[in-house]
Amino acid sequence: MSNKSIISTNKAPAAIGTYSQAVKAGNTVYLSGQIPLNPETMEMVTESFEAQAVQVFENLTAVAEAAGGNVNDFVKITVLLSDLSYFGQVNEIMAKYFQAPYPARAAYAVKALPKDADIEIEAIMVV
Ligand SMILES: C=C(N)C(=O)O
Repeated sequence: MSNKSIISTNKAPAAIGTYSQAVKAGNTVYLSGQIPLNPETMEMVTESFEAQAVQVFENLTAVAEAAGGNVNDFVKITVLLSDLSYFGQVNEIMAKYFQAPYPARAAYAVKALPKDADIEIEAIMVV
């Protein structure tokens, strides 16, 4: 029997494609990549990189809470950026959402992200 369940919340953006907001397998939760979509309007946040990153962390927070935990339960995050020059801002904003010890992390600059986002973050969480 599969020990897999789907996590879903209207406090985070609905999936914009063929994926779930998160999937729980055992006590591990795999959170899909979040881009800066406002969950209420499903519009992209575009004012600034900081505003985009905050929306991404807010979305991840909502999914983490729907899974029964919070962002401090993340064991690994992957940060995808349109430009690595945003790296310093990511560290600053992350420090507002996470308490040490921080999750493992990888960060990459990529050619393009869905809906022309400047940031997407996916996470693995243990609850
Ligand atoms: C936004 C996404 N996570 C996607 O398109 O896969």
